[in-house]
Amino acid sequence: MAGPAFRAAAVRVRVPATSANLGPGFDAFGLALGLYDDVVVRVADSGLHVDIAGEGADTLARDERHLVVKAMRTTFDLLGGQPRGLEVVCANRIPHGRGLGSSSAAICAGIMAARAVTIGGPERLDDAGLLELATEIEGHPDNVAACLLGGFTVAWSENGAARAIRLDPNSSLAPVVYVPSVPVLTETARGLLPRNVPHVDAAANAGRAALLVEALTRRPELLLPATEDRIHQEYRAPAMPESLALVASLRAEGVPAVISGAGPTVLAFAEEGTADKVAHLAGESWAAHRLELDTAGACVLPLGA
Ligand SMILES: Nc1ncnc2c1ncn2[C@@H]1O[C@H](COP(=O)(O)OP(=O)(O)O)[C@@H](O)[C@H]1O
Ligand SMILES: N[C@@H](CCOP(=O)(O)O)C(=O)O
Repeated sequence: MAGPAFRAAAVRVRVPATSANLGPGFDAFGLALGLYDDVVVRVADSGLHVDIAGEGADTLARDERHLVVKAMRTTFDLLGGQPRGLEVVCANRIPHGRGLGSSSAAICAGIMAARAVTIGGPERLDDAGLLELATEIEGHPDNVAACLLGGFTVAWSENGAARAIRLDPNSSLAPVVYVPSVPVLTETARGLLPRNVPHVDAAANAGRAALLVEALTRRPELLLPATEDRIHQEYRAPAMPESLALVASLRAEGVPAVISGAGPTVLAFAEEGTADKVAHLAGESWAAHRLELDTAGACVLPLGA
């Protein structure tokens, strides 16, 4: 059987950074942030050419090991066949290995680009299938859900398939991230988690996670109690003691702060008027940034954009 046909025109995909867990919502909650990677893909006559600017330009492989390329290859197989050649141009702004969802962004970008350059791609791989595929590649659904849908997302697994809903985060939220200079790979931070957690801790997290839905959407004044976690952050302390110390000191000041994703970045929730002050609460070893909320999620853009 003949494989699929491909568009000659290039496509541009823009994918947001994401902060997962948000305290008690381990592997379930995600928040899309206004910091983006752009990937431009063009089907070529032969070969693979990868161009990288920004994050990872000095370290990432420019061949089949590149995560965007790997996600594209998996997607092309699913859609019926590979193109003869590929040109991939990446403008990376999301820091790697910091807990801001760079790997999920790369995976979502690859899948969306492969779908967009394949004629009939969106009919063969719908958005639900896209979330499932991205989750399968990433291994957990929280970042990819927020990356694809934007806003605040709740993800879960149903009969083995990833599902997610998107909620509107309260517009008064002003996320501040404190990014350390040294990365911790998600795989390393997941390796520190125990197989089982005490029932009392699971129960505490269930209550806080339910409260966090209300706090993030309607009542930000509840964010301090709502962001308490007992099932992943402390277990990860050996890999990121300074991050746990910063979370504790911000919380002691009344600022809702959590480990972003698997860390080591710390995420705090400020308000419009307090964001600058909150950003200065950490020492100079942290790169503190006030970020916007992303409400649109990953999108295919006109090439000029
Ligand atoms: N834009 C990208 N292009 C290619 N590979 C990427 C990209 N972003 C992330 N990666 C890969 O994912 C790794 C980081 O993933 P991970 O440990 O899950 O951290 P993060 O919290 O940033 O997602 C990088 O070391 C790199 O191998
Ligand atoms: N739920 C995951 C989230 C990982 O997010 P990342 O941005 O660090 O990749 C986990 O806590 O392991």
